[in-house]
Amino acid sequence: MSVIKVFDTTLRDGEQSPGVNLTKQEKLEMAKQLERWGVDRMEAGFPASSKGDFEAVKAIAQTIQNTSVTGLARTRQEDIDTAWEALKYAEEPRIHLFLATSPIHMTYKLKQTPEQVMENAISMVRYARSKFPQVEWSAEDASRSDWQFLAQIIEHVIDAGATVINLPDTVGYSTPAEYGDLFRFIRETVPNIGRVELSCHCHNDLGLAAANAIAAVENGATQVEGTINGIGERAGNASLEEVAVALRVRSDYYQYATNLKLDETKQTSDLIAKLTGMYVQANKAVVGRNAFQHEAGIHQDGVLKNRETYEIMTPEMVGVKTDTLFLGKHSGHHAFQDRVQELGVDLSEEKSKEAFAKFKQLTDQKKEVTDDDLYTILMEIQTDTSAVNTYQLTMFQVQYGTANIPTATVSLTAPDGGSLETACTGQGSVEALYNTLDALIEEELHLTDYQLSSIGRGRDALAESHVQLTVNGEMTNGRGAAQDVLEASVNAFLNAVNRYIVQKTMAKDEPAAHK
Ligand SMILES: CC(=O)SCCNC(=O)CCNC(=O)[C@H](O)C(C)(C)COP(=O)(O)OP(=O)(O)OC[C@H]1O[C@@H](n2cnc3c(N)ncnc32)[C@H](O)[C@@H]1OP(=O)(O)O
Ligand SMILES: CC(C)C(=O)C(=O)O
Repeated sequence: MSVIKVFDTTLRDGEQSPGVNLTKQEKLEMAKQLERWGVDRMEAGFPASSKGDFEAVKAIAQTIQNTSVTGLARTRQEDIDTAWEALKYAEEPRIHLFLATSPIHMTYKLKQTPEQVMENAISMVRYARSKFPQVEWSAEDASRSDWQFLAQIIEHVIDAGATVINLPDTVGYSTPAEYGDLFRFIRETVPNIGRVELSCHCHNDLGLAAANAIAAVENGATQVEGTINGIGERAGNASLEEVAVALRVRSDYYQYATNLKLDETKQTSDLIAKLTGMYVQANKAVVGRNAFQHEAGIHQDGVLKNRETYEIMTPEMVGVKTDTLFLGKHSGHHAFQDRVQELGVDLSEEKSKEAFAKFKQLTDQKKEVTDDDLYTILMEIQTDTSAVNTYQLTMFQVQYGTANIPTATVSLTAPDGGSLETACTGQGSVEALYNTLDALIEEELHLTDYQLSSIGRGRDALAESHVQLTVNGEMTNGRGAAQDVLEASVNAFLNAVNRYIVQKTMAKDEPAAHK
């Protein structure tokens, strides 16, 4: 059995999902979960792209011990220098350089000849190698590149010091047979290819990303790149959980394994969904709510007689819990701590006390506190914004009836400690509330997305709201949970504004290491 390295890019390509914008603290939390999941490499961000991403990559490089941390960079000296400033703290500093090699990208985007691209790739890989012990080079849009040119540039880039070569299917255009052929061709044509690891990076525009990744592995790829839940640019990346579980379940056919701790898969999937508001569809392979449910009578009959009639893997294998302790009004510290630990959330003593108090409060409103409820509490506490002065809700009230105009009154405490109060109308209750918040908050706000969902089932389920706003032209997201949908909606709106304020304040306070 050969072990295939898993390169997770949830925090870089995954964060390129439209509407996703994680804070440093959220990225760090996710990085710790990725480490627990057992990914071999994690791409923590693109340090030169913004001060916020620089600080997040640096914090992850300083914290993560058991996974190699990397960051993306263009083949530009300033990008490489910035990446080094963030990644030099990592156990084994690693950089991921990319440069497009397809005719369409070279001609129209880079406006460079193939010769210029070759020279740029070679000189920047050499420069990166003078700093980093591990240098991955990606031929962006490899699957639409000329194979002979690709083979030549790869040979030179290896001579310049690259340690990993990646052949991305950047626009998700390839098919499994064709992508597999590309890997075989490169393995057979490039004379020095044996000196490096060979990686695949697949996008899901045609729904073929996981299949393409496995085809690459069958044809010589030793590393698979992807994200949890398949999030990423456009239709996303290969879902790492799908690739890893396919290799495990079909180990009778494939002779490849990964180092992933598959029973951490569901936690990893849930955490990114909570942090980004990108929930997976119910029928998503491996991590969807329906992945282990049987609806039809004939299926249920079969499962009752022998689970394997309709189940090719167990829920336990991927960490879907079926027999957890009931958490409710009568639960104490021990059961609570035990479940927090199982959920993999690391809380300081102070935050743990705060979480327990919130848990107890919730048990007054709900009979059973589910893992989803608990996650919501823990994430609110873990990523809380109280270190900086922000807007705090004092009270709100909504008048709604089918015969009158919805009107909301809201009182807030402003970041400077002052009290604010006003009332506005809207087409509905949420709009009235949001118009009122907009009138009270000083920043220039535009609501671009609003989602409301129920956490868990039953009449006492919590409501969770996700919003996306632009604040002074910059995109930010917020989430909020409460028993009541209007309160959840207000919390999400304020959370988005406060996340913006916190990010701005922290960026001002942090030393200017990023250029
Ligand atoms: C396939 C991928 O997913 S690649 C990763 C994509 N991720 C991102 O772009 C997210 C982060 N990006 C950003 O924040 C910004 O694009 C930045 C900070 C990197 C650059 O911003 P800007 O300087 O304003 O440039 P902008 O994004 O408009 O254009 C990109 C420039 O980089 C050049 N470029 C693109 N790829 C590369 C590369 N691999 N190496 C060198 N230059 C490159 C483009 O040709 C263009 O150059 P030009 O300004 O001379 O025409
Ligand atoms: C930077 C590269 C690997 C990329 O994300 C792509 O080509 O899709």
